Amino acid sequence: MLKLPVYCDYNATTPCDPRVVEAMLPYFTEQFGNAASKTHSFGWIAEEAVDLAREQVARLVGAEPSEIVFTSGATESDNLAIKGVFDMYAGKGNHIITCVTEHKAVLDTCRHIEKMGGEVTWLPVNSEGLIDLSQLEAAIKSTTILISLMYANNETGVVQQVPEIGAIAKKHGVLFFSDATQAVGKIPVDVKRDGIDLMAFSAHKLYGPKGVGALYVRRKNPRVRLTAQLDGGGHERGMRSGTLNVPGIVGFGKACEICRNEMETESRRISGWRNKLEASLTDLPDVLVNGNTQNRLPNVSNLSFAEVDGEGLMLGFNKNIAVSSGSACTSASMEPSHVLKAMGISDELAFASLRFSLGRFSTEEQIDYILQQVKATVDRLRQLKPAGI
Ligand SMILES: Cc1ncc(COP(=O)(O)O)c(C=O)c1O
Ligand code: FES
Repeated sequence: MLKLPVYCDYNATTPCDPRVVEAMLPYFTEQFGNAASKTHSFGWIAEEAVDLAREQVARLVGAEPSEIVFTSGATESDNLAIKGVFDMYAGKGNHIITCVTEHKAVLDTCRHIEKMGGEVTWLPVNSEGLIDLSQLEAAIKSTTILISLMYANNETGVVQQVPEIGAIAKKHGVLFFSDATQAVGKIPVDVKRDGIDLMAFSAHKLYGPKGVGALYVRRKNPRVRLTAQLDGGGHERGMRSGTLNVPGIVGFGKACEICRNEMETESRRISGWRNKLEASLTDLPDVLVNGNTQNRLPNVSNLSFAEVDGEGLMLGFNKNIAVSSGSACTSASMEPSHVLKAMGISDELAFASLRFSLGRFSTEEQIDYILQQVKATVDRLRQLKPAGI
């Protein structure tokens, strides 16, 4: 029997993998030590667990363990990377390059930088959601200290040309920060291959717990320095003070290890179902895929249903299917998606768009159910709509 509602919003968050929960449990109770306590075994045991997790997290993204700074999630990592570079490199310049389709955690941090006297270039995207590399290179000037571009978009799944961006940044001696929250765990990410200097990601997008994330900070070629945004006991090499969330970090590490082992087969399975869902829904008249379909995460399909009221569509089946019209934190807003608008999609069509995002616990039975429900709702709504409107 199919259990309802069917979860189809894995880009908003993922359930914890039971293997992750199991790994975390002892660190809430028996092994409750503070990883910074150096004088007794409770502290040593916690520290050992954090060390292992740091290795597991680093390995998934091709980093060294000492290059991982644990944070409370990708929002904090985004803030630390951008504000930390802006403060540290003030003597070199005050110019940051980013893009209009970034996540709010980057957009709003860059707006804050503008208020603090920084200069921000907001790159546009084309109709497929990709930036223009020559436009990026042309935007670099002597005062540029940071390029901040996301790896994969949370709403459309579109993957930017990250290694090319890394090469441009290196050629001009500018640091490259990437918000890779949606990419890590879903596709192979390698900070060395990709030329990334700083990178944000989050446990709850890859079957780990909420409230824990990481910032990768390159230590060699070049050595990146950051001004801490949280001062205190000097944890995480002075970049992020605060007692470490040991159970959360242990879970994050375990989740990364599982992704590393299973990502390849998992993404093949999930993309097969995503393709089936997409092919079947785009068979309906006037259903369009948003974003480049070649460079895309394996689990996402963002679709516009022309001539259908988006809200009606969602209300039509949302009790039984958990999907969203875009990002989780803007899902309550009445504004059309800034990502779809930046791709030149009309307000009306942006309102009639849904993001389907599948994941580890999706099943073929669920896909069939989603297909049947969405098709029936679209048909019903289109019939309700008076002709010519
Ligand atoms: C691209 C991107 N960046 C940042 C975040 C924020 O992550 P967190 O919830 O860990 O703060 C998200 C989560 O939705 C995201 O998709
Ligand atoms: S925090 Fe993820 S969409 Fe907003």
